[in-house]
Amino acid sequence: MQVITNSTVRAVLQARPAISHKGDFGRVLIIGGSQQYGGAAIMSASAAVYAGAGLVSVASDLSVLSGLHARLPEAMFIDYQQPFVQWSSAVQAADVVVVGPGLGITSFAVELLRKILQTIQPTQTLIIDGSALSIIAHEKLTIPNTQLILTPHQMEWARLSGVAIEQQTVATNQTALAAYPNATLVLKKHYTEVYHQQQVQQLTIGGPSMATGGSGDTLTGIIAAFCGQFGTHYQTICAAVYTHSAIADELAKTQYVTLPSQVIQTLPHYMAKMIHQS
Ligand SMILES: NC(=O)C1=CN([C@@H]2O[C@H](COP(=O)(O)OP(=O)(O)OC[C@H]3O[C@@H](n4cnc5c(N)ncnc54)[C@H](O)[C@@H]3O)[C@@H](O)[C@H]2O)[C@@H](O)CC1
Ligand SMILES: Nc1ncnc2c1ncn2[C@@H]1O[C@H](COP(=O)(O)OP(=O)(O)O)[C@@H](O)[C@H]1O
Ligand SMILES: [Mg+2]
Repeated sequence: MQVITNSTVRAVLQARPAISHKGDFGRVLIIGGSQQYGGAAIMSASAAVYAGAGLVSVASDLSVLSGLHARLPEAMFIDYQQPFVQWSSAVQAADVVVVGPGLGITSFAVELLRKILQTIQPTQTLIIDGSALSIIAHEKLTIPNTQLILTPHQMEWARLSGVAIEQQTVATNQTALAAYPNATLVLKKHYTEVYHQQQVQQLTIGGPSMATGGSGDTLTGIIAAFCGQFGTHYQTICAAVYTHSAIADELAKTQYVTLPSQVIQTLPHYMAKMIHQS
């Protein structure tokens, strides 16, 4: 299996053109968070901002607003409890939509996800994570034709694919992924694998310092920002996956656990270093 290296990151990252503006670097909408899991939306949005997305909005429960703005004033906010018609234009305006981190699996979340899946257009990038994966598996929702990225951990992939964790091999994963033609699968685990049709690449970095709530929520924001800036391609997604773990490994040289917030803070420095070294 091909190993993802930092040469993929160097090939994907680009220095910013001088003549540019925020609209050039991706409009990202994170739909997630809830009273129980507000931090997930904040971490995902923070990762997107710190990884360079031009404009980041969060659609979440109103209880998330003050914490979000205290931590991340760069992000805009939408109260997702409003009637959907009042903010569906924000879904349509996004280049990249992330749905699921911290969304929960309530009946409200199920109905919201149905509406998002009905609204998303083929040209848009849709990253489905966390609770949204579990809802899709449970409710057997159909995912529309879009630039689709699935980011399950092994248990979420077991729910979605029906393949038990101990049965998850390259062959069984590829067979199950055929149910989502054109999708890219980021199967998160120790040594995450990234699948797209017949391609599969694997991380050989990252480690147990990352085994803390919010690591995956953070990854969705990095993938969203990279796709918003560098285009939704297989290599872009591999570069985002590598960046997340490379930063954690660097921090793990002196830290027992690498907090998602610290990984997020380090993103702009790591990205500058990768650009200047290439
Ligand atoms: N601060 C926050 O707001 C947080 C919110 N979170 C959200 O909480 C919701 C539920 O997600 P969870 O993943 O906690 O719950 P799930 O019930 O979906 O899965 C977690 C369980 O899966 C099992 N598992 C097996 N293999 C695994 C693997 N390779 N990686 C991770 N787990 C594996 C573990 O037993 C674990 O307890 C999601 O929407 C998520 O985004 C979590 O990210 C935790 C932090
Ligand atoms: N032991 C480990 N080795 C390598 N990577 C890990 C390890 N534990 C967790 N990770 C990484 O951390 C992230 C966890 O994602 P996820 O389980 O969705 O977290 P959460 O939902 O809490 O944000 C994934 O990118 C996963 O690969
Ligand atoms: Mg997760």
